[in-house]
Parts: sequence; structure tokens; C-alpha cells
Amino acid sequence: MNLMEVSHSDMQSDYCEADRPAHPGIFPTCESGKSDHHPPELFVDFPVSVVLPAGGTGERTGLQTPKQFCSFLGRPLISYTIQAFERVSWIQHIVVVVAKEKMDLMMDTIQSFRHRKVRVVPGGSTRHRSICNGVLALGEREEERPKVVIIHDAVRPFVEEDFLYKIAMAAKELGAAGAIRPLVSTVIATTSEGYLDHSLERAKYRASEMPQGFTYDVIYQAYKRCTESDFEFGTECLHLALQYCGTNAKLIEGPPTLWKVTYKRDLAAAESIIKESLSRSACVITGGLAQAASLAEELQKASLDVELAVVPDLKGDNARYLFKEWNFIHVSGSRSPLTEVEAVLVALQEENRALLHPVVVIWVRLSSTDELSISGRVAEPAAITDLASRAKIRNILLYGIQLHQSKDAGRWEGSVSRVADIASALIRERSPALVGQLLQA
Ligand SMILES: Nc1ccn([C@@H]2O[C@H](COP(=O)(O)OP(=O)(O)OP(=O)(O)O)[C@@H](O)[C@H]2O)c(=O)n1
Ligand SMILES: O=P(O)(O)OC[C@@H](O)[C@@H](O)[C@@H](O)CO
Repeated sequence: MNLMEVSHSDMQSDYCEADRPAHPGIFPTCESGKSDHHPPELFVDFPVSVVLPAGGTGERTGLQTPKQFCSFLGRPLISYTIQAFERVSWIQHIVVVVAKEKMDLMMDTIQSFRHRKVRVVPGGSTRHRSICNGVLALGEREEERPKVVIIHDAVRPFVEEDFLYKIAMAAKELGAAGAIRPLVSTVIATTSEGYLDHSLERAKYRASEMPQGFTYDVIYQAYKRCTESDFEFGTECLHLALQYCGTNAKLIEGPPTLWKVTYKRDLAAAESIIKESLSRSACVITGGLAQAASLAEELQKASLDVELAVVPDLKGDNARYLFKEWNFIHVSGSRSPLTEVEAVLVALQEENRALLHPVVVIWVRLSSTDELSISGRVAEPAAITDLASRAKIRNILLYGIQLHQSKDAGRWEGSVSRVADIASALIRERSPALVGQLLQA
């Protein structure tokens, strides 16, 4: 059967149980991807698209919510995986395969986080059936049929563009390629009575991971020829390519970050990695104040485990800090009201910077002895609380730190060290409970 003659419904009736996609699918015009290391021109002659199987129930987590829909910092895990692919400019289309009853939730997620180049199709009762539906969906429109298909479990969010490039290039050259990792435990075979039969020599084996890549024809033909038993019990696409197309996949060792979220503990690990990736850098805005500049200098020397950039404002070239994954520490003198901080919040909102993950903004209020008037203290906490609750709606987490400028060098040094520790913890933990609080350093 010539690939070009096969229609989606022909394949559907024979090999994959799901109905035709309930949603016609959305292929919005995709903006050029964000920064990546391989220009899209490299792939102009062989378009690359992606299938993200996300139709499972995540039983092994023991949770009601399938793990791909568990939220981290207000966003479902699958949105992080989609983001990892949509920012790669040489990837044309992303097909997400979800259980029928999750199609609407998936569409809402795509709308909420403005994901692009994404189409949603219904999954099947097994992973192979889901992947098959995704592959068929990619081939449905001849003009959009890719030359290379990357298949990647939706619950492996930490995938890097460089490794995707290696897999795509190997698949283009050899027909199939897959990620592998060294085995952590030794593999053993058991007798039917549950005793050891024999153990495998661990050094000779590897764990098969994702992403995997295939030329479209190879993975299409593999699914066209495989058996019901493959669909029901199989777990390895590379095996199908070898068994039914004689295509021997190139195996490429990937980084440890390719691991799959499977158990509940993996969700905690994933959240910690996501938080760590968002907490690496902060931009200190001094407003041109001499005291603020010296505080910034002290912060740079302090134990802050965050990369600091120090700028007087976010104007001109400094506006670039609004676009990256920077957090902000705005230092202002005792007389400057919250309006300066508000300007930073407005700039962040205008850039929609917090759409995909919360941005931390810390207002450090410098005060001197005669400034600590009762009225000053009472007025500002209320003001920052109001401002913070408005900012929170836009996923911006605003915290306050009151720093008393002591003339005593030792006391000042201690205060600066406390500001560094508090700021570092706020950026790392992003605690909702402390949003809008004016903490005393
Ligand atoms: N019928 C299925 C089963 C699994 N998957 C997807 O395949 C990937 C890897 O499978 P696995 O980790 O086993 O996910 P689950 O099957 O959901 O997990 P469990 O076995 O614990 O239920 C996941 O992204 C999962 O959503 C799928 O698309 N369709
Ligand atoms: O078997 P599960 O459905 O838990 O996970 C799928 C994995 O087996 C699969 O992603 C890799 O082994 C590569 O095939």
C-alpha cells in the first residue's frame, strides 16, 4: 500500500482504536521559535514534527490527576514539555495525544498558556495506540506530513534542543534513533516460582528512554504492520522499526535529565528542578541611588546563590531583563513610594512575562532611624499588600523587605547578609504565603 494512498480512516479501522480526532486540530501560525542553536534552514528540506503521547492515567503516582496534568507553579507538567518543543524553531508541528475525556482540558491549557504549533488528538488504551494516532494525525494532511517524527513521552519535560537535534539528524540519516541511559539496577530474569533464573550483564545493556526519532515512512509502516499484541503489550517503538521495517535504530546516550515522571516522588523532583531553573538570576534595580548601589554591591558579595545583574533602571538596553527568566530586586530609598516598584510591575505585565511562570519582584525599602515613623510603618505594609494582590493576578509575586540603614558597620553587615538570605529564599521558594508582606531584615 502506497503511503500516499492511505487515508486516516483506513489506518484507523485496522490499527488504532480511537475515532478520528474529535478536534479538527489547531495549527496556529507559529511565531519563530525562541533562541536555539540550530537554525531552521537546516531542516527546510526535511520538516520535523513531534508526537507527545499524553493519554495515560498515571496510575503509579497513586493520584487521581494524571501526572501530565499535575500542576507546578500554576502550570500543568505537559505545558512545560510543550514549551520545550515549541521554542525549537526547526520543529514544525506538535501533536499532543490525550485521552478523549481530557481533550477539553488540553485545549484549555493550550489557550491559557498560548502554546503554538500544537494539535490535540485522542489517545488510545495503550501507549502504542496513542502514539499511532499521533503519527497518523501528522500524516493526515499531505502538505504537512513531516520527513522526521520525534516521539517523546509528555511526562519527560526536561529535554534540550541540542539532544533533539542529534536524534532528528540520526533519524534522518538512518531511519530511526533513540535515547539511552546506563542502567541503574541490574536486570534479572525470574523463574515462574519467583526465584532468580539468571541475571544480565549490566554493562551490556542500556535503558531505552525518550526522545526517539523516525523517518515518517518507517514509523508509519511499523504501525501499519505491527500486531494487536504489539499494540496491547509493547513498550518500544524502536523494536517495531526493527521488527517490521528492518530499520536498526542509532542509539544515542542522553543526559540524565531525560528521566520520565512515573512515581509520586518524581513529581516532587520535577517541581524542585522547575523552581531551581526559574531561580537562577535576579536583576537589582538601584534607581540610581548611591545607597542602593552599595547595597547591590554587598549583595553580590554576600552568600546569595543567585546570579545578580545591577542596573539603575529597566530603560533602553536594560529592558532586555524583562524578556528573560530574571527575577527582580528593586531597592528604593525611604522617601520613594511604591510607585517605582509599580512601574516595574507594569513593564512586566506589558511584556506578559509571567504568562508561563511566576516572576518574583522583591522591594527592598531602605529606611534610616528617623524614618521609622509609626505612620510610615503602618501605611506601607497596607500599600504593598494591595499592590501585591493586584500583581498576583498576573502571576507576579511581590515581596517587601524593610532594611534599616544603620551607621554601625557590624549591624549594617548583618542586615545586608539577612537581606541576601531572605531574597534568595523568596526567589527560590516563591511562597504564596509571604506575597505582599514587608519583612524586616
Ligand atoms: N494509553 C496511553 C498510556 C500512556 N501514554 C503516555 O505515554 C507516556 C509514558 O507512559 P507512562 O509513564 O507509563 O504513563 P502512564 O501510562 O500514564 O503511567 P502508569 O503506567 O503509571 O499508568 C506518558 O506520557 C503517558 O501519558 C499514552 O499516551 N497513552
Ligand atoms: O513503559 P512505560 O509506559 O511506563 O513508559 C514508556 C517507556 O517504556 C518508554 O518511554 C521508553 O522505555 C522508551 O521506549
